[in-house]
Amino acid sequence: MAYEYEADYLDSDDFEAFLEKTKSDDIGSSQLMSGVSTINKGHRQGEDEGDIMIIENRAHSNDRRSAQPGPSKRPAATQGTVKPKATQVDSSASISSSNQNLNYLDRRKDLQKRIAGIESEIQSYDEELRKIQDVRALRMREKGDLEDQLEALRQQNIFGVGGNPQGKGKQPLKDVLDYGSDDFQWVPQLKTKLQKVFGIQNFRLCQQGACNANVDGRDVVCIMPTGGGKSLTYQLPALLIPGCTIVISPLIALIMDQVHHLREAGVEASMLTGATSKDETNSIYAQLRAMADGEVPSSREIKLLYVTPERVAKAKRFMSILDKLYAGDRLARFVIDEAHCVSQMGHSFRPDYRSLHVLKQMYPRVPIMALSATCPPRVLEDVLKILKMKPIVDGRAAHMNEGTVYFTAPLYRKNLNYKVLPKPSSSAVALKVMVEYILAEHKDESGIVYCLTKKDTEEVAKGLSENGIKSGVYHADVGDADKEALHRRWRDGKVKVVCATIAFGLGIDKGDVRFVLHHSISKTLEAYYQESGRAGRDGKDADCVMFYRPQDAMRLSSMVCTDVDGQTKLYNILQFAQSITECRKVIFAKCFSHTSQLSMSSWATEDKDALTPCGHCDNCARAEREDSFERKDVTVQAWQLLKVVDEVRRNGGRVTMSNLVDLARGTGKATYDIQGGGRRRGKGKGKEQGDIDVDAVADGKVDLSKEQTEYLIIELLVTGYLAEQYHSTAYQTNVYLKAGARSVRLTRMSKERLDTLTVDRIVCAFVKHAPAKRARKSKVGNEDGHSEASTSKAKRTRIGKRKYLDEDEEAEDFAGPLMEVDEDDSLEEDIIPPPPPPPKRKPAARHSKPPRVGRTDINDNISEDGDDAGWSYSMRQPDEDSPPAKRPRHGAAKKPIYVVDDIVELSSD
Ligand SMILES: Nc1ncnc2c1ncn2[C@@H]1O[C@H](COP(=O)(O)OP(=O)(O)OP(=O)(O)O)[C@@H](O)[C@H]1O
Repeated sequence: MAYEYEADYLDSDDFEAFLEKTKSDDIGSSQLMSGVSTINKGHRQGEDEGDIMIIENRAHSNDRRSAQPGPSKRPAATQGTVKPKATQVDSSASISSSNQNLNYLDRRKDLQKRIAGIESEIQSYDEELRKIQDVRALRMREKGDLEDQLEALRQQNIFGVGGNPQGKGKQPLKDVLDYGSDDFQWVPQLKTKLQKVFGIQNFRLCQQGACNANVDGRDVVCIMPTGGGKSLTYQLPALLIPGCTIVISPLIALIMDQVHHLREAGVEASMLTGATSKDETNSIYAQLRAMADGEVPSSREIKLLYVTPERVAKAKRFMSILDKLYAGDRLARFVIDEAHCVSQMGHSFRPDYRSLHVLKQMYPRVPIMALSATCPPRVLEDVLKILKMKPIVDGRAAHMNEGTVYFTAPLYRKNLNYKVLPKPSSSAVALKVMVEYILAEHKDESGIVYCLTKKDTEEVAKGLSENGIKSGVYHADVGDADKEALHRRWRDGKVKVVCATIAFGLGIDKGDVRFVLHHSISKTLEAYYQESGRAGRDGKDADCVMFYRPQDAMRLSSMVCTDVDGQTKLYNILQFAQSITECRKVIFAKCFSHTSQLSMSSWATEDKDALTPCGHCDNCARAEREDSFERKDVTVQAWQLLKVVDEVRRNGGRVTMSNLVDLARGTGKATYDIQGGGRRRGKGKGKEQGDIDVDAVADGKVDLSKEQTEYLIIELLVTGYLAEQYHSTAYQTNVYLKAGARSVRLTRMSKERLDTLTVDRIVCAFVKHAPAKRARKSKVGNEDGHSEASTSKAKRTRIGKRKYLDEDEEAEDFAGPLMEVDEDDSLEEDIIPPPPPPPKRKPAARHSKPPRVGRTDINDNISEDGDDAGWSYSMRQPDEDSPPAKRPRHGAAKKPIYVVDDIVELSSD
């Protein structure tokens, strides 16, 4: 008997066994030692006995090999799960010391015996493999037959061809399916339910295709714009398919909203979230168990069950009910809303979404539908991979059985009118402008005002409420109950405007949102698209207005400076905000095709390609009037700004945007910070202020207004002439400006030589100075007291832009609101927006009470709605008895004293 010992691959158990064996076979360590001594002896004897010499040499080399450190020499088969049947000693084992006592013939016999044993073992494996292969081939044939039958069944039921389910029809079979067609037998049923349950007359975009593919049990991906109507694509088919559709959605607010709507429509819908009470949870589980056991008639089944991804990832109880439903054939479909969250490459990755890969693994028969508004190709690819879904096939020409059926709808929404308005630097005036805008354009209509900070939301909501626009606050610190209450009241029309941070909106479904205002620009153009897309979900016209001032860019820059691509994305939205000539749709299309690799065609419609202007955004309207803006060469002004930046750097200082504007324009007390160094360092160590002689440094002051200079600075920033540098303190990050990579192209020249410059000229588009004109007449409501949504259409053709300012505003700092003026509007109209109707009364005449604008104190006389308990104060509306608001002076109303034409757009070639 041979014993092998290779220290580097026997594990401790093997080693124990080995010792046991040596004991039982009575060859303990003494015998092993004697083996060694034999070797030694043999070595000596080898001089006369060749045979023994061979053994000695082999043993010796083996000993050396055994002693070598390194990877295990255990045969592969013993390392994996498959183990050889034979328990004999490993065939690759080396010669043991005890073996060395055997002579050549014995050893040969021993090896031959072992080889024969392994050969017979291999033969038995071959035999088993042959049997398995036979069974596999049989099952493959059966599968093929069943697939043929399935295809024939589809052909028969979908197209009325194919003859019989065995596929022996007389008519030719179709190869592909157009899910968007009416060919499917269930289409009449779908359309009936569409109208009866959802009150919707016609399908939109690719809804019918997605519904058909769902009923047909296919895996589906549907990319539709925000508000495009994605929910219907799974809610409607769920009513036709037996069993329960599980919807995985990221936000409790969204889930509540959906369940509420469905229940209102009489659909059996439930949710299992952290907000579901224990009793309700137990009752839902009991219902699901009964469904799984086949004890619930189809009409009383839970048709849609909403859960958060965390539940799929973490709740054992939930997973075990899924198992039961699956076993009982009651799992109809998984729907993954906001599916881009699955991918780390997506813009709002959620770690718990990753765990959704278990769905296909554990429930392979259950189809999956993935929904998203923005899912660029590489994100989509990642999502499919993670969810273990097959590659996509076009929903209009889909293979019968293979692939994930893909639908996409244009991202461009014709009913949204985009517009950027200048935002006054004073927050009180900015608020006033918004109040005026809402009262003039959207009085009594529902809207959202997106703000950058929680504080902003509260101030804006208070300001709006004080002016008769009933508003609520929604941000991360508002409690769940308050959020829900606000949402409910807003949906019911009791609250008109929600002032919110980005915490509000993911999937918020209110159809008649007529306007979305941005109090500050968003951090990215993608985010702006999403947020503004919450307007006009009912398909009627709605306005998306961004209030922009360049200073906000600096504020945002400090917030995104640590984000991946934060700065690049911010520059994209700045370009959007600064542009006054290019169609907003075209900017979206170009930007998205670049940043998200979304194909340009996503912005095309049946009648217009992506690069054809929409014809109804502010820039398209402006383009119709050649005299509404002018182009100006500002190469010299850009050179001056860059010279100032250079000089500040030479002095060891740093400039903020507003420093730079003041220094370059030579206004007031223009200074910059010198921090702990530089030629102008003072005696102490702390901060010192520096100034410059702008005539000496930049050959004079920049002859642009403050607003124009700020716009020009942003243009220089996004085009690389300027760059940002950040300085973080314990409390904040400050943003300073420095020379950018392109700066030297200009600054290396003298001012005189700039005239000879043929390349790199910098040209800005300025909104032309318009003669002062009074604000347009307020919109007159219809009999319901509501203005018609269709008025927005009329607005598309209005092109006059006017700006006004109260007398008491500091002229230089104010970029007045661009008020649209109907050409036939009376110039004599009072510019003061009409007052709000007194609350809890019949609407009063619009000019009876002027609004209070820009106040930031809480008015003690503001009453609280009975239902509002626990709400943010800004949910309050003005009390009838509250003191009348201060009416602006007559003169201010009559005489607009300041007009600014300070929007610039830069191009450099
Ligand atoms: N075919 C239709 N005709 C009219 N209205 C529709 C139609 N389909 C959906 N809607 C309405 O459009 C609104 C938006 O639908 P939905 O909530 O499904 O959008 P969404 O694509 O899920 O948007 P988001 O990405 O923001 O969640 C809803 O009020 C819905 O009732």
